Parts: sequence; C-alpha cells; structure tokens
Amino acid sequence: MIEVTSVSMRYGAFQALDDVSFTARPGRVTGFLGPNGAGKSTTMRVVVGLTPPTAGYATVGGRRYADLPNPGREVGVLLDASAQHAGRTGREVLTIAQRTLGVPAGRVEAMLDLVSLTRAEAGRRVRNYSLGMRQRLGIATALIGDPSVLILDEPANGLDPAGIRWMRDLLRDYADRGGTVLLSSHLLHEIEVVADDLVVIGHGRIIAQGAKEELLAAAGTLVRTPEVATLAQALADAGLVAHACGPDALRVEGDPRHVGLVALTAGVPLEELRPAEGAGLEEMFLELTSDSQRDTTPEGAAA
Ligand SMILES: Nc1ncnc2c1ncn2[C@@H]1O[C@H](COP(=O)(O)OP(=O)(O)OP(=O)(O)O)[C@@H](O)[C@H]1O
Repeated sequence: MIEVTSVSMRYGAFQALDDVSFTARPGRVTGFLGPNGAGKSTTMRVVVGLTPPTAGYATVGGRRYADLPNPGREVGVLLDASAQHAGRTGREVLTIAQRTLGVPAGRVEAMLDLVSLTRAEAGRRVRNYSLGMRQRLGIATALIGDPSVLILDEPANGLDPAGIRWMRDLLRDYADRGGTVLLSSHLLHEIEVVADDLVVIGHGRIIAQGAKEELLAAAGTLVRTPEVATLAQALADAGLVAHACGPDALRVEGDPRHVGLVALTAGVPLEELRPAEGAGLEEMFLELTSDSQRDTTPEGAAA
C-alpha cells in the first residue's frame, strides 16, 4: 500500500505539487497519468524519499520510506532507466543489488530470466544497452529484493510492442499475487489495458482518481453524425452537455438512450451511438487535462 497525503512541493516560487493525496492498493495496478511536467516524477520521488516535500507526507506499507529498515526488500523502484551505471555489465548491476539487499545469489539469474535478458546481453556493459534493455534491467533490479510494492516511472519507454506486452503481463501477474503497483506513463492505451485504478494529475493537482471502470463509465456517450451542429443544438436544448470529439462526433454527458431519443426527435441521422468508454482513456485524459495541457487542443465545447 502506498499512501500519499496532502503532499505539496515548491521549487523556489514554482508550485510543482499542490495538496496531492491518493492511495495505491495491494492487488491493484494504479496508473498515474498526466501531461509533461504535471508532477508525476516529483510525486514518485517524494514517495521514495528522494525529494523532501514542502508539506504533507507519503508512506509505503504504513511507514515513510526513510524508516524502512531494508527498503529494497519492500519497495522496488525504477525512476530512470538511463541512470544506471554505464560502465558495469547488467549482471554486475544485479549482483551488486543482490548483495546489498542480502538476497540469495540465485536471484540474479532468476531476474535475468524473468526480464528475458540473455546471458550474452547480461555480460555487456550498460552503456551498450538499448533503452528497452535498460528498462528490462531496471525492472530486474527493482524486483530482485522480492518487494511487495513496485514504483515505476514510465517503464514502457523504449520497449517494443512485444516488450510492452511482456511488461503488462508481468505487472498484472505481480498485482494478482497481491503486489501494489504504481505506474506512470504517457502511453494512455497501455495504462488503459493494465491499470485497475487511475490517478490523473495536471499542474501538480489531482484531477481525477478512482477505479478505471468508474472513471470510464463517467465518460458518457459517443455519438457520430454528419449533422453535428444540428445535433449539438438539439442536445443543448434538451439540457445535455456535449463536447466536440473530432469533426463529426460528440461526447455527451448522458446515456446513449437519452442521446438517441434527442437525435430521433431532431431528425438527425446517426452513424454511431455507444458508451464513450470504447473511445478509450485518451479522450477522457485529454478532457480531464484540457486546462493543464501545454498544447491545448482546439476542442471547444459544442454546446
Ligand atoms: N529540481 C527541480 N527544480 C525546479 N523545478 C523542477 C525540479 N524538478 C521538477 N521541476 C518542475 O516540476 C514540474 C513537475 O515535474 P515532474 O518531472 O514531476 O513532471 P512529470 O509529470 O514527471 O513530467 P514528465 O511526464 O515530462 O516526466 C515541472 O514543471 C518541472 O519543471
């Protein structure tokens, strides 16, 4: 369990985190989403004690990270895969972690197998690793102490599609065995597939959090029509809020039946009518963070 409680962080006059609170629970993958500079990395650094917050606190398993007697046995952390010692081989990196944590020597080979780094690759220096290989090594290092909590900042960066699939299965399996996973990513579709819970952050503030299904269900109805302006007007007249979603579609804050009836009454032909959840997390994410995007999309409410 990770608990972040009213954490604020200032860098000089800049407020990077503003009263951030959320919980990542055992047995669940918690996806931590937000545009660039939203505060994901800063939050994770606070959780693992690398950045002291200006206010608030974070605990892992009920204790602050600094108070954990052997943190690597309880929390596996991967914040920056490219920060590994470039001059060491992958096997050396893992062996140092294995000895530092006091786990059996066999864990090194077990972790290499787990992350599919071959013996030849493990013998190469990290400076010659691709980003994807570094991510795999970083995951191996995070898991070598057999922790019950995993904190991963953008772990899918640099992974090929098979690698992303592998990562997804690994995290799912880890959570299914009772582990707590906090995972940040820009790869919204990837998060959508793997996460059970979502925490969305923008400009250092939590914008939304909860079970993925609940957040997606709140996404409303997606409706596609060649007469988008007419439908938007009819929906507004019926008191329904609609948002433009591409040139010929709207996302409506209402259920499909209601939207369909409004369209029928207005005589507007429909090409598509369905719960917006299928439209995916990306739309919800863009919607939730439209105030905090650095490049705001010309979305414009239709009604
Ligand atoms: N050491 C620092 N000094 C000053 N500002 C900082 C420092 N570290 C981070 N920031 C600022 O805090 C904000 C949050 O940064 P952070 O790295 O947490 O965002 P992020 O959500 O992880 O972004 P990204 O997705 O781009 O990695 C940014 O505006 C960043 O410039």
